[in-house]
Amino acid sequence: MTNIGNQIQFGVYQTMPNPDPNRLPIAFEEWEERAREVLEDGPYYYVAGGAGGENTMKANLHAFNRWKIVPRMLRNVENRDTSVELFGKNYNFPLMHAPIGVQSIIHEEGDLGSARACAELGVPFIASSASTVPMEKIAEVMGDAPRWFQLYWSKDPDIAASFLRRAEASGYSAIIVTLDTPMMAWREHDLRNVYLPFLIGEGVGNYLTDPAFCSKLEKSPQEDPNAAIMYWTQVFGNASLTWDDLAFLRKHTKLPIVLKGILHPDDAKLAIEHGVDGIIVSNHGGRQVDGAIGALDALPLVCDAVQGQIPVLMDSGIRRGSDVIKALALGAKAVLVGRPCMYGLAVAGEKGVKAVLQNMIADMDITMALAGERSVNELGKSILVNEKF
Ligand SMILES: Cc1cc2nc3c(=O)[nH]c(=O)nc-3n(C[C@H](O)[C@H](O)[C@H](O)COP(=O)(O)O)c2cc1C
Ligand SMILES: O=C(O)C(=O)c1ccccc1
Repeated sequence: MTNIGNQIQFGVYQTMPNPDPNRLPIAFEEWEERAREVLEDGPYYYVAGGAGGENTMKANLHAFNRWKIVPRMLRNVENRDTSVELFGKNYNFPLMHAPIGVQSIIHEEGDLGSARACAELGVPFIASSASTVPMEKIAEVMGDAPRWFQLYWSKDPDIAASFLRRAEASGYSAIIVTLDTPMMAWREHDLRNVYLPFLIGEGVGNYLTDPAFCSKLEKSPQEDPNAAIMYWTQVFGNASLTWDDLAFLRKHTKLPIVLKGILHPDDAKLAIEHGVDGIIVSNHGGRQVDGAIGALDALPLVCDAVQGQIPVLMDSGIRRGSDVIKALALGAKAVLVGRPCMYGLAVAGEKGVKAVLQNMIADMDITMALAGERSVNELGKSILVNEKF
């Protein structure tokens, strides 16, 4: 067991009295501010914005604020354990890189920069269906490092099956099926900025290289890129799916299937009935249903329904170490980090993503210790109280 938090913290102080004048930000707020400076309006608001009036985006952060940690003392926290087991594999930290599409709009290193940063840290990278470079290229730069694939379940079953086949063949070890985005939400910033990255060829790398997708086109994507993108807009999502359709996924992959975007306890029960391997409590960072429940508010209700039968992960609002601790204490086995990684990518590419994740891990480890806890697997509600407003 290594106490990673203290190592990273001392690593910073050891640069005294001559700290690097170009050192990267530490606080989430400063990363976001710096990202705002380097990005144009279109890409910045695509990342930072949410659906409608952004009430759910606010609810996500508010929910974290309402829960308060009540630290315990004199509990020997000298040696700590941050590792978790998920779907039969061990991971060093209860943290994953959330699936994020169109990373090429944020930095030229795009998906590959993020994937490399994750590989260096052993943080699983969840490659989005909407990556700009194909999943095989991402796999190539990651070597043996852990990676999962996020499926946008296409209207065309041949494309969905082909994506599953390709993910399995290129070493992804779980399939994250995102259920909350069969279509893009009403996003007011993007409408005002008239900004939709796919229409300029970003985020369609998996599709344009896919044999099933290309077989449906009259001309190849090289010959007629516009027709290929127009076809993408028709087949990207599938609003007609029902619970019974999950059998299709089970038939086409041996990998663990994890449903992302669960908020209702009854849906968590349906997920278990349909034999999935895990769920992710998420409202997509407030980017889909404006007015939806804050993800952290949904988490304990979902965990009550699941009763430990399958692992529950969560995302939407994780900004610093104490957020990770709160989510784990409320029943999440691990969390996904979304926008913070994107601000790191915007500011400093691979180095930025690595710094954001490393700092969050350090902050999490130190906060756990100071709360009187030794293992991420032993966190529970006994160290939390909820402020009622
Ligand atoms: C720019 C952007 C693109 C995203 N693209 C995807 C995607 O392709 N697939 C997916 O499942 N979720 C996607 N998400 C949602 C994230 O996986 C995650 O649920 C969300 O970022 C969590 O909220 P937070 O970033 O506020 O913590 C995206 C989020 C952002 C900000
Ligand atoms: O923008 C998003 O939130 C998202 O999930 C998405 C959907 C399709 C392509 C790229 C990103």
